[in-house]
Amino acid sequence: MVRDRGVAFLPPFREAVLSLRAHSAKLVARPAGRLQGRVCAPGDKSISHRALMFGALALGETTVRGLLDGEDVLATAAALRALGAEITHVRDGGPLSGDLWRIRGFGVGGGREPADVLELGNSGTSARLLAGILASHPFTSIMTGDASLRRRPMHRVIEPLTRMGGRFEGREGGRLPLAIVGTDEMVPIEYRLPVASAQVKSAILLAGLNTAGETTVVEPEPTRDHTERMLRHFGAEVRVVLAPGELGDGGKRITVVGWPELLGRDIVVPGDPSSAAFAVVAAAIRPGSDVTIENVGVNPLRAGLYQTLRDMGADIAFENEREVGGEPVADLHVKGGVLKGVEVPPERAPSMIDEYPILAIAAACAKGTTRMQGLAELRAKESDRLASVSAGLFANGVKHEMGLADLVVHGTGAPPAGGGLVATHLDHRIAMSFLVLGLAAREPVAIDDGSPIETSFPGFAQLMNGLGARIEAA
Ligand SMILES: O=C(O)C1=C[C@@H](OP(=O)(O)O)[C@@H](O)[C@H](O)C1
Ligand SMILES: C=C(OP(=O)(O)O)C(=O)O
Repeated sequence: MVRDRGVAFLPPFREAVLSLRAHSAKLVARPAGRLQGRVCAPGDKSISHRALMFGALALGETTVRGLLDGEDVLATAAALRALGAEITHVRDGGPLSGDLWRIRGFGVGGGREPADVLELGNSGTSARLLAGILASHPFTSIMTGDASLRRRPMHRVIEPLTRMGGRFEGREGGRLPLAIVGTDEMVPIEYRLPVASAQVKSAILLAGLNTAGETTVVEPEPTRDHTERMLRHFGAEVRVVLAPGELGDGGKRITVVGWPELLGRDIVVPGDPSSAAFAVVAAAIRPGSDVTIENVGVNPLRAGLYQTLRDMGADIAFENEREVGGEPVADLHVKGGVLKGVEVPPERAPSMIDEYPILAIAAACAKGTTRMQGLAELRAKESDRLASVSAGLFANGVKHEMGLADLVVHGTGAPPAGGGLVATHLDHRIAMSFLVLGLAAREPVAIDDGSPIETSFPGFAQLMNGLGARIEAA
């Protein structure tokens, strides 16, 4: 399959695109023995987007170390440059946490009209969060993206941002390309999230920054709270009230006070638990493996997969627990063994929403049945992840059933057959998940297109091969 990347002609992407062209897109993972070693997870994608955005909305200089150097985050950087932020990447290979990034912000409400269409590649987080920034600036802008992003629903941010005063003109269902006619006279709202989505919550809070008064998001189910944590770090007043009676367990009211003076800060981005998940599952399903992934964010609102893997009997220790940049971090020490099937509680979904594809691989290698429910949101990701996972499992001889919002995988405890070719549909998590299956299956597993991996995990194959995997161009 040839990717419609939609990014090739834009200078900020040239480097990433050229590096992709160096590889054949089709990859294969061959059965591997036990995995061993110590590696570092790449920077957290969610936190990296936010570090750039808040740095752009702050006055003065923000420095960031540990930023994810993946295409999605580069798309955010390019869009913020187009709005007037100065963002520079100093390739000094900092000893502890990677290169330095410097951001000179334009301040809340201080962005300028972009001269061209904002090209956001494959990145839903860029599109949803930037919608909040753009709608609260008094100019017109247009966002577009690759074929995957152009299919994804934007109505979820358009609806609340329209209530605040923004205007939007998109394709059917509010899909990209999307024109945004913004205003600096937004009205504050109180908005109850109809879907558990940190992107929608963040878009509203970002718009609330350039809005007089108090903007409140009511969140019935807790979702990742990086926006709230980082907004406070930059000096905004953010109030979070737990409201269990009104909203069910974990419900919250989150209020941001408009027109704060955000000031440049120093940020260290921890490793991404959603990326670490691939190495963790690969080690957990290869008996005899002993792998440590250093510096992984273990914010409880992101750590649902690790709880689930432990329920399945995985031996995962959180070592050297500490705080990095206001987020809890640990080194994950994983020993391989035989997992067992479990029921995954549906209320755990928001804390592991991006991890279901790799959990399905763990389930395929486990002994017994794993039931995953409450997965409707998986259909709105880079691909319809329920359908992509089901097709991939089918191609590799794994018995399973898919419902509208659930997936039941029957593992036998023996290695799955493998031998399939998996369609990745521009979805990095599908690509990486099925490569992990190939390490544990009887026959190699191929994927049609490895290039989407660059969106969130540059260097994935090298890192996994360093642990003993056998991933190569097909
Ligand atoms: O806020 C974020 O950074 C993200 C939130 C989640 O999306 P939703 O808000 O759509 O659940 C997640 O799937 C995505 O990878 C990143
Ligand atoms: C859903 C994801 O990202 P985004 O929504 O930013 O495209 C993901 O990384 O799995």
